[in-house]
Parts: sequence; structure tokens; C-alpha cells
Amino acid sequence: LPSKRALNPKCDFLVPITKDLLDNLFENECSDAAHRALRLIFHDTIGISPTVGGGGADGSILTFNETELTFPANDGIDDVLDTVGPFFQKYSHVLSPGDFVQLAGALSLVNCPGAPRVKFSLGRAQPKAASPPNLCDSILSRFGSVGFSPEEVIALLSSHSIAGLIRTPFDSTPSVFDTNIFIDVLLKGTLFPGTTGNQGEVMSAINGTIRLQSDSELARDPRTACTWQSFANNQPLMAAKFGPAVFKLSLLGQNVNKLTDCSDIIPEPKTLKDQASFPPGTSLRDIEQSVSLCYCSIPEPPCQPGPPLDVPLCNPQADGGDS
Ligand code: HEM
Ligand SMILES: [Ca+2]
Ligand SMILES: [Ca+2]
Repeated sequence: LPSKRALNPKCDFLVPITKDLLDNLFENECSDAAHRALRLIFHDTIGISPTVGGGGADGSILTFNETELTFPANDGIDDVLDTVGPFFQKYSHVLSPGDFVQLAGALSLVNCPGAPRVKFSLGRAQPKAASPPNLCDSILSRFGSVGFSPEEVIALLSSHSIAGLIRTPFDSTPSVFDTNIFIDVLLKGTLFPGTTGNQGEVMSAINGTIRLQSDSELARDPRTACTWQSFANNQPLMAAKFGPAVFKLSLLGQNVNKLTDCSDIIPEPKTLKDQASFPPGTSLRDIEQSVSLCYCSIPEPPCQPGPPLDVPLCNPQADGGDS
């Protein structure tokens, strides 16, 4: 838990705010609210381009939400703002929107077993304008234009290990920040968990999980397949790459030398007991042949006994949000 004081006195005022967010926004769980705050990092920071402008990690998605929520790329962020908005309002006199998004994002991981600790720096200015509506490049070129390698993009997608859509998780272990997303998405798709024909969705391999077309393609793209596979059975590697990649997102459009490092107020996340494995009913032979795990000489994840999984809806007791 956070100590009573921060190492740097400039960060001290964050200690009670941190506690409030952990206790009352995230309810000390890897909750829907936590997933939403994590997703918000991405949708705020990526709004920057070397050619069209935008402030990146500036909190523009909060201040200029009336504009940014009209972008198709930000579908579903209205629910996110409903959840985090009241806490942002509560602290808007002491925390800029950019700092709030990054603080909440770093803290969102604290109750998700297996997540790394993400650094937090303070001092982002107020956003000047909405992000330009330009998010129509391919994922790799969009991230590449702001300095992210294909390896870093895949590392960031580890967050889909605790994520989902329409209350249906992307991997078979949505309550833990493990590497199952990297195994599950490599399995040959056989089913749709709900209706068929949805744009951006492809068949998944496990009852009750949903697969994004973009995750499926990045798992199989020659530029990213080996990185994807390298995480499939390597929790420490994934965690070591994910933390710095998220911190790098938090600095988009910012000058790190003008920020104050307040990382010590972020508690160490819960540890993960079990390592990722093939979900029950699946094994190496269900890996799509084009992306044989042997190709990149990744050690094989263990198999689990038992009948095929049917993953339940995420947090069925939670409120009526649609994600
Ligand atoms: C690289 C391209 C990415 C694509 C195409 C993508 C796509 C999506 C989609 C379609 C959803 C479902 C949203 C909904 O409920 O309406 C989602 C959820 C989510 N994404 Fe991504 N994502 C990407 C990258 C990232 C990154 C970089 C992060 C975090 C750093 C992230 C974190 C999340 C989280 C935490 C959720 C779950 C939200 C919730 O459960 O409420 N995603 N993503
Ligand atoms: Ca922004
Ligand atoms: Ca997981």
C-alpha cells in the first residue's frame, strides 16, 4: 500500500487521492472501472500525430470529450467517462486532465494480478485542443508515427488480457493480467460467442471469449508474430515490456524533463500465482498452423486437464454498462 508520504514532497498531495481512487473508483479490484481507466490511457495518448498535431497524453479526451467522442475510434469511451468523470471532477482543481488519466491508468493495474508497476510522472499542462480526427491509419503505422516499434505495440496489447467487449472477455482469464491473450488468440478460431457478422470481430476458440480482428491479425502478421509468441509463455518478459511501453504512452506530447517523477506513490500490483496455459480442451495442435509456436522456438505452454472452457461473462454483478 502507498506509504503515508511520497519521497518527493511535490507528490505528497497524491497519497490520499491514490487511496480514494483505489478504494472508491476501483473498489480494490481488477474491476470494470479499472479496465475502463486502463483503456482511457490509450484513447487519450494516441491522439497525436507528427503531421496533423494533437497533444497526446494531455487529457484532451476529458476536456474536449464532446469532440473526441464523435470519432469512431473512441466508440465506448462514453461509458469510460461516465465511470471516471466524477473522480476527475473531484480533483480537477489539483490535477490536470492529462495527469488524472495517467494516474488513474497506472493505479488501475494495482489490483490485477500479474500486472507490472507502471511509473507515473506529474505535471502535464491543460490540453489546448481536441485531438485531430485522424486515427484511420493501420495500427502499426499509426503507432510507428509516434515512435512505437511493432514490439512495443504488441506489449501494449497485453492489456487485452484483462479486457473485453459487450461483457465478453478477450481471453479465458479476464481477472488476471497473465499472458493467456497471447495463447488464446493463436488458437484456430471455431466459434462466435454471440451474433455473427460483427465488424472487427473474428471467430474465437473458446466459448465465452470474443476475438478482435486486429488482435488476430497482429498475432499472425510476420512483423509481429514472433513478438506475440514470445509473450505466450513468458509472463516476466511480457510484464517487463508492458510497463515501460505504458509509461512511454504517458509521455506522448510531453517533455519528461518538465515532469516530476511520483512513481513511488504507485503500489506494487498483486502477484500472479499461476502461469498462463492452454485453456482446457486445447493444446499445441490447435495453434493456427501458419503461426506454429516452433517457428520462433518458444517453449510450449502447459496444458490443463478438463472439459473445454465456457468462460462466464465479466463481472456479471456489475452495473449495466455494455463493456
Ligand atoms: C492497438 C490497437 C487496439 C485496438 C484495435 C483495440 C481495440 C479494442 C476494442 C474494440 C475494445 C472493446 C471496447 C468496448 O468495450 O467498446 C478494447 C477494449 C480494451 N482495450 Fe483495446 N485496443 C487496442 C489497443 C489497446 C491499448 C494500447 C490498450 C492499453 C494500453 C488497450 C486497453 C484496452 C482495455 C483495458 C479494454 C477493456 C475496456 C473495458 O473492459 O471496459 N487497448 N480494445
Ligand atoms: Ca489526448
Ligand atoms: Ca488474462
